[in-house]
Amino acid sequence: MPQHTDAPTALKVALLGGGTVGSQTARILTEDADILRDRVGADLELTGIAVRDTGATRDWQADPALYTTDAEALVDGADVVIELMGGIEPARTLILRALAAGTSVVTGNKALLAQHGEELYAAAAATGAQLSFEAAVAGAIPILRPLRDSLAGDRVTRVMGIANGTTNYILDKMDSEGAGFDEALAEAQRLGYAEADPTADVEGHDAAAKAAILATLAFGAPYTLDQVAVSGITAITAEDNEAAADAGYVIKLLAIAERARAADGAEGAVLRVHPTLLPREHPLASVRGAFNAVFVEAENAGELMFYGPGAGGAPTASAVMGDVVSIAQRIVRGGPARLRTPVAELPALDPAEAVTSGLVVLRVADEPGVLRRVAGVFEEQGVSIETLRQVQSERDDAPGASLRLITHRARQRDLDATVEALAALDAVHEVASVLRVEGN
Ligand SMILES: NC(=O)C1=CN([C@@H]2O[C@H](COP(=O)(O)OP(=O)(O)OC[C@H]3O[C@@H](n4cnc5c(N)ncnc54)[C@H](O)[C@@H]3O)[C@@H](O)[C@H]2O)C=CC1
Ligand SMILES: N[C@@H](CC=O)C(=O)O
Ligand code: NA
Repeated sequence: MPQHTDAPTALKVALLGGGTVGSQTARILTEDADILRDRVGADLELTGIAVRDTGATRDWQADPALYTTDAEALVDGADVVIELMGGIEPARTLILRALAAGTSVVTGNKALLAQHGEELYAAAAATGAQLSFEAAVAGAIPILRPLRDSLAGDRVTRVMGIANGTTNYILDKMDSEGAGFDEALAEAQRLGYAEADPTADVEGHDAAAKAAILATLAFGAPYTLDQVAVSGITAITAEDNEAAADAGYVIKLLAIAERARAADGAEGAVLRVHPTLLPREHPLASVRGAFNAVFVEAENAGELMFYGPGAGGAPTASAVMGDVVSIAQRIVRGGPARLRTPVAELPALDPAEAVTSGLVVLRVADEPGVLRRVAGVFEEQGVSIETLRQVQSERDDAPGASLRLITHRARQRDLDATVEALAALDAVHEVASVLRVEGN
């Protein structure tokens, strides 16, 4: 594409946030300035880094004169704004301020996009500014652009991914090294994978925000965090891991967005995040540490898998810089912003419409007739059992047995009703776990 005759020779880049990802973004802008100039056709000039504390120690230290607490002034003077502060405010107001002025924005803030995406997309569309957020989902992995652009001629039916590095790191450490939950989480925080408040990671909310963003790009309607059914990994026990391994599965926290049909025939999208049993040979089962992988099913393409580092400063900064270069090239070389407008509205369905298999672990009395009564409940609810294993308790304080049942695929509401009816049986002392199974 030819360069404008009045093309700028330098673009002012404002960086909001100088933490794990912001520091690495500042490093790339500084150390790779020559390469970036070649690719863009103009200098990318880092004009400042907005932070809370200008004197804090950082992973990578920029020129001390660049740090400021005046984020608004930085935004007002910029050609491109990079938001890596996290949280809802002041990130939302600052991004809206930039977009209203026609300034394009790059952000990695999935929490904000999943709650206020519609407002932000509209603000960008109103002035023709671009809002890019490849870093917000699955770190360095290019997944949003493929969904939005490469698959624009296909019909995506399902997106299923390991989309949170922290929880995958924790589950992997617990499964392969027998590490404790707290120890594994502390290590994930030290390595820069976790959110400022890691509750968002371990309770599944970060993955849920990503599920909403993935669905928005895959299905063309703006989904929000509150439409995602969420459960995190804090309740996973050593016995769950043992039961899963025993049956040939591993437990992974999956974010799933799929086209589905409700019992009444209505078509929509079901969005959910939960710990999931995956057969050991499933491609997602071998994703280790803080790596992420997103499995996409499309009508014509078939099955695609995108794999790579899902969290951490440098990998995420790579995705940020990809968006920055692309925006900067467009400013320098001209050409319209390519915006994909939603095509067909696919309403969010009640997540109870999801169809999955389940692992149910029951603590039961070790007496005749228990199996028959348990099986009777499954039959009454129309949920069929695929495998059943009985394990004797070795604990004197909790005598009896555990029943580990894996069901055939059934509607979530029927699985829920089954579990409720099982809990009401006298012979069932406790419903110890209920986990979903995918890919079997
Ligand atoms: N760490 C990771 O692996 C990934 C993070 N992200 C997202 O990137 C964003 C940044 O994450 P991290 O770099 O890990 O966070 P961080 O907590 O390490 O850094 C946040 C930075 O923003 C600044 N900041 C926060 N609130 C501010 C305010 N009110 N005024 C001025 N400065 C403020 C802080 O001083 C700090 O420099 C978040 O939205 C996060 O969800 C996305 C993908 C991966
Ligand atoms: N906390 C997130 C960071 C990347 O999005 C994660 O662990 O995946
Ligand atoms: Na990405």
